[in-house]
Amino acid sequence: MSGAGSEIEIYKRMAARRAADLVEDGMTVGLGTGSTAKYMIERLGERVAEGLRIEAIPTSIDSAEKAVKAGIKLTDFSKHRVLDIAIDGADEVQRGTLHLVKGLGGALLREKIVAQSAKRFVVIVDNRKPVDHLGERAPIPVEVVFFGWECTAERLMECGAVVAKPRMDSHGHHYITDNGNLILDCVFGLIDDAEKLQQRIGSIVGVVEHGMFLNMTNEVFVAMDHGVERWERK
Ligand SMILES: O=C(CO)[C@H](O)[C@H](O)COP(=O)(O)O
Repeated sequence: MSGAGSEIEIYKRMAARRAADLVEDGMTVGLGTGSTAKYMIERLGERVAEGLRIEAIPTSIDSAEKAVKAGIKLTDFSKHRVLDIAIDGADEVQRGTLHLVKGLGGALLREKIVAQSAKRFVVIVDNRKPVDHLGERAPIPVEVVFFGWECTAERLMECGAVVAKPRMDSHGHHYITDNGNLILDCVFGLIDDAEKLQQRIGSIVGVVEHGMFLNMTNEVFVAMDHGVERWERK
């Protein structure tokens, strides 16, 4: 199967709808980015059409457009410093810790700002995303400023990356984030000490943010063949 009816798409939709149904009247909601978050935005749009009143902060221009199309009222951090809930997808979820890798969709910086501003950060994934070690199925995306990116890539290699290459778009140009920066997709192999790695990456001049989300997730909805499991951080 392929397209919207494929098994994976059904799983994404199942997880997304479960999380969207946590949202209550009057809440401010962080809207994630990606093909799973899309279903959450759709479901919230259905609920808004039924009378749910919410205000939302999107994590990307793409999600803002989807939210407006779905009839969801947008707001911003000038009006709300704290969100009641944020719901987002992920590229990896580490079993037990619920540490994440995010950013294959390019929105990691805004996603992290929104996640850290939320009282409750809920992650929605299909059964391909759980891992034992970060770095198992995805590179670590690192958002960097354009100036001197070649030097920043070398510093990332000194931190243990075996690959630190700029993401390209479908036209063969550098992929540019909504914030006007580049993404370096970094392969570190299986990551044993994510806390230490995050400290080292965070200290590199030129790095804006990285895609490891450590100690941020409150719960995860994982869709699989027997239904949707709800995991809480231990
Ligand atoms: O971090 C992200 C975007 O920056 C996405 O949440 C992540 O890439 C998962 O996307 P998808 O649900 O399409 O697999």
